[in-house]
Amino acid sequence: MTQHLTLRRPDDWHLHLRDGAMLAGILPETARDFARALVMPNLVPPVVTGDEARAYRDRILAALPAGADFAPLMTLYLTEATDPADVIAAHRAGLIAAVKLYPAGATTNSASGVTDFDRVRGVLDAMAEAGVPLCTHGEVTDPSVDIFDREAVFIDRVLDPLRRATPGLRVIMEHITTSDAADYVRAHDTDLAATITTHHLIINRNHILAGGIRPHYYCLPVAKRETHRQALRAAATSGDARFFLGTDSAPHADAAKESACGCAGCFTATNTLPILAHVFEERDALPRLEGFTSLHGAAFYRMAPNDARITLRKGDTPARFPARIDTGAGPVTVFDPGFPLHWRVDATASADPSAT
Ligand SMILES: NC(=O)N[C@@H](CC(=O)O)C(=O)O
Ligand SMILES: [Zn+2]
Ligand SMILES: [Zn+2]
Repeated sequence: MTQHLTLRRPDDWHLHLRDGAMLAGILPETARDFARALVMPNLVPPVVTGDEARAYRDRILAALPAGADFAPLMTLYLTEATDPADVIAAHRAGLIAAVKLYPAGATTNSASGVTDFDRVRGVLDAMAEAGVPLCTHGEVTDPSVDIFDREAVFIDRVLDPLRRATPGLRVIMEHITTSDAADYVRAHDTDLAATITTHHLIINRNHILAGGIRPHYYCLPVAKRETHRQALRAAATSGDARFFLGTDSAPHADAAKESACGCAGCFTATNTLPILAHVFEERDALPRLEGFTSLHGAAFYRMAPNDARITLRKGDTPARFPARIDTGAGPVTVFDPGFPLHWRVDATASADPSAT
């Protein structure tokens, strides 16, 4: 018997769309299943000003397939030179939904990020007052800190002091990978939330390193040990509204991943919803999937949930997904969960709730 599940159309609260030929190649993968996505600003050069966010948004809209039901939500890349007035004006104008903090050097294209947190105090204070959320890439960059500890140390050394110094600042801990992060969110019930990626619910660090090095499982923050993956699964499927989906789908051309110095990022846009349905079903939590994909994030960002619906169907035979997406910037390998997926998004479902 086929099972099906109808959800409000999901949102992706952490997505990399890149630019140019890569953008054109991978945007349909997200626009097919998602109504909105919070688009990360780590282009080269980064999206720093309101004007740059507007221009990037226009390039995304121009790259959308005809008839797509998708809206990009823009972010600004916080630098030590960011002008608080520009941030607040861009937020008031509805141009940006959040500001992104990258510690300098923490991840892909983060060289313009923050080194001295005192230098962004004015921006953070203005954001707290205006209710502009701050998204954080939560890893310290201190080379003496072990890479598997960088998220937990970030919470102690950076995030907690920053939140204490800026009362009222609304913070999203992006792509959390540890039980420490999930516990920190649970311990602070206002103005704090976390996104969880698809791939961190599937892989632990063994998947990257045991039996050969798997560059397509390498991302930042790097996947941690199994106990942390279990903590993330528990948080994502708990129904707690402070946890929601941010895929961090981060395309790199295969040549840049399969290299002596491979780029960080897993590309999950193509099969995220079938993978999530599998995980939630495994944990007897399918009724909570819609909260994670379609309700909690919108509520935190103070936006209405989407009216349109999508239907997921579980078939007797595994669904087929492309192994890679060909783009004008080279092929991009789609994340392989390592097991067959029986769930698929029903392409024929009506987007109009009144028609069902
Ligand atoms: N997550 C990743 O491994 N990579 C992201 C950057 C990021 O989100 O840290 C990218 O832009 O490729
Ligand atoms: Zn990041
Ligand atoms: Zn990311």
